[in-house]
Amino acid sequence: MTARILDGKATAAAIRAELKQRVDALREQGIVPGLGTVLVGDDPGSQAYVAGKHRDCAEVGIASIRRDLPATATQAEVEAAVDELNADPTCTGYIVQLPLPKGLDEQRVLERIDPAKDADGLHPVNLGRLVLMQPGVLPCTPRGIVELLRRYDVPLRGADVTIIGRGITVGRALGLLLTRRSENATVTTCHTGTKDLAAHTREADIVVVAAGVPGLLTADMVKPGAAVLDVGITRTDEGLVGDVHPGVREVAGWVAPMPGGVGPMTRAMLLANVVEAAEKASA
Ligand SMILES: Nc1nc(=O)c2c([nH]1)NC[C@@H]1CN(c3ccc(C(=O)N[C@@H](CCC(=O)O)C(=O)O)cc3)C=[N+]21
Repeated sequence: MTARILDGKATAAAIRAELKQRVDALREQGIVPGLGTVLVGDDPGSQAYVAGKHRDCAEVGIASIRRDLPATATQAEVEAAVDELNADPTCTGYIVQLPLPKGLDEQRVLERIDPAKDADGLHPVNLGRLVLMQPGVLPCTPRGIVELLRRYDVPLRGADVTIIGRGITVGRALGLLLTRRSENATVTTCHTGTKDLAAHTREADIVVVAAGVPGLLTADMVKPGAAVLDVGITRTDEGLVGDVHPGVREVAGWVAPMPGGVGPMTRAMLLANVVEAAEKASA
């Protein structure tokens, strides 16, 4: 048996089509959602991601606002770009592309974002709301993972979920999201200090791998029939590789591959956050 594919690319396209209808409805009220991006430096990966986000916006009818700063930009210059987008009424939501070049204080920049315009859901106020289980903007990758599982009817309530990685944008935020009453999963978060990783992954109904270690999750670590979602992206000379070894497909019941799984869902949820911010601002 080989795993069924959790097709994030096709699912994200369907979500964009749904969002386009909501954007059209807003436009009829005279409201145009606008996504802003702050990109600092010339990392090719970051440039490609930001370009992709603006392409997505064009498809859905969201206006784009770009602030591109050189790698030499100072903390004050980056913060000035943030202040501008906070004040710009055409910008309903925006992101600061991470990571910022060395020497810039990322946390101070993120804290300066207006929480109501935080399209990434990474502002401490929105992360705090997630901790408190209050409504707020949700981080894009965890939201995309839940949406992908829902649309494929992968059971989540009561499921045992093992997450590998405790990064704020994926692992830590996902654990908080999945343990809310509305999701009701039981979560184990593994990290570099975990004694026996395989012991935790083998018990799981769902394994989410966001460690950034190519091929980390191998077939022997997966319970037959489990859902496995690959969130790892490592650039190598042979191209992009995920954290899930190809052999896992022979054991798992479901696989969200890299590419074509969680990445496109992350982008779609960014659009959803921007549309929802515009809907809230108009209500
Ligand atoms: N403020 C901020 N917000 C982010 O959401 C953010 C960020 N900074 N910094 C970098 C990471 C990374 N990230 C990805 C999103 C989509 C794909 C994606 O769509 N990947 C494609 C393949 C991409 C390719 O081919 O290059 C896929 O998996 O199919 C990948 C990576 C968002 N990030």
